[in-house]
Amino acid sequence: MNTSVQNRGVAWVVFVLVCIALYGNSYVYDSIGPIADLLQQQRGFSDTQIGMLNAIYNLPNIVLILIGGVLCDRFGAARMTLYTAAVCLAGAALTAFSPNFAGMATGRLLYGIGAETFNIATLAAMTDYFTGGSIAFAMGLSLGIGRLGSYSADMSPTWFQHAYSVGWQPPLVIATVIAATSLAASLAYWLIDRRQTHQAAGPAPGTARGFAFSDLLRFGPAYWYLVILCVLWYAVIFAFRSTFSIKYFQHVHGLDLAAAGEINSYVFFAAIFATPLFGWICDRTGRYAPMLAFGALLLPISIAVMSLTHWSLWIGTVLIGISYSMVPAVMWPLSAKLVPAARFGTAIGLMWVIQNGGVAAANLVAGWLNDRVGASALNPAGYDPMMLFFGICSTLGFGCAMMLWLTAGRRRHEAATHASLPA
Ligand SMILES: NCCCC[C@H](N)C(=O)NCC(=O)O
Repeated sequence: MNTSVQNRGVAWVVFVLVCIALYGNSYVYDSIGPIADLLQQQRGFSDTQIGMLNAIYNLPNIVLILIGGVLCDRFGAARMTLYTAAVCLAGAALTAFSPNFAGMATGRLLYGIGAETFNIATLAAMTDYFTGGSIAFAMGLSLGIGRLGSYSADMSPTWFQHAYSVGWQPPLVIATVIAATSLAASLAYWLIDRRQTHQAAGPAPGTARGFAFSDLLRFGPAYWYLVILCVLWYAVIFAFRSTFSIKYFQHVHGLDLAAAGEINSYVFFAAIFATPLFGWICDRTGRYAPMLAFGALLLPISIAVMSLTHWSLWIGTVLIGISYSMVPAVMWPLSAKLVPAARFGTAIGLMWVIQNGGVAAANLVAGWLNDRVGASALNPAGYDPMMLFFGICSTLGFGCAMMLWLTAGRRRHEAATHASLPA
């Protein structure tokens, strides 16, 4: 859909629908963490299997997300949002109603195939309907609404206490109903977009510049620092916060399921408001690299605080919450500034290919480390290797953010003769 021809009201209706769809998608993504302990108790799943249920989301996307980006260009954001939301619903239902691990894993695989391309399609929807001054705000706000979905999933043991007292399955059925809502919102968005496209006669999907492998080799060093930071930082955030943190809080810090889910949820809750706020500040000040380095630094600090001290869990939670809000708020607008606009889709696709590989590996390595040492409520020290692993990854990620910052002066100098680049 071409933005220049529609009224702001339609843009905001589309924004609300896309946000509802994003909310549901994030809820389903984070629906495994709160039932991890129940899966172990009631179905005898190992930590490796639980890690696999999230890792398998990422595995197909190590390849497919590049194709997904190309398909979004080819068929348009609205159609791809609708198609992928339908795939996600099928995956969520299969996960909830499967009698065994293989079926559940297949459901998560299907969900993963749909969800990452869905995320690119929703980003593309924002760029379709919001140009110029409001794009960063719209993107930050939509990321924030996605975090609301994650927050709701973490709060679900409190909100849907009865479902959790029955067992592992009812929470996943609730996730399936929410995925159906996401599909309904995607359908409404597609219908509106189709009408707008007919009225505006904007550029037809499929006219976008084609994908060329040589594009991948032309990104500068700053882009690659950002890619490595993206991989390491998201690997820790997703493997820890979305897979193992609730169980870790239960077993190491002695919280019950509801309290562990609640404290985890505040990270997402803070991000709902803080992500658009940090994006706004970043836009105003233009201090991308220092903000990114600061946000990246808070992650290893929070891991160290949680694993090496007896300080309140709130301290680690607040630190990780700031990191979780600040890094994405800066990373996506910064990536748009580091690569030419015509190759932005390719750049994000490539970043997410590598990110998905890193997140899958981190989930598997963390689960394997826990199983190998027999981490449990009776052996809380068994979680130490996992936390050391997360500490190392997040520290290396911070190193990349520092490299980005340290080379910012050179980029500024080069930018003086070419286009404007951020500090
Ligand atoms: N909904 C959770 C998975 C999203 C993964 C996606 N590749 C991504 O990085 N999105 C940006 C973000 O900050 O969530």
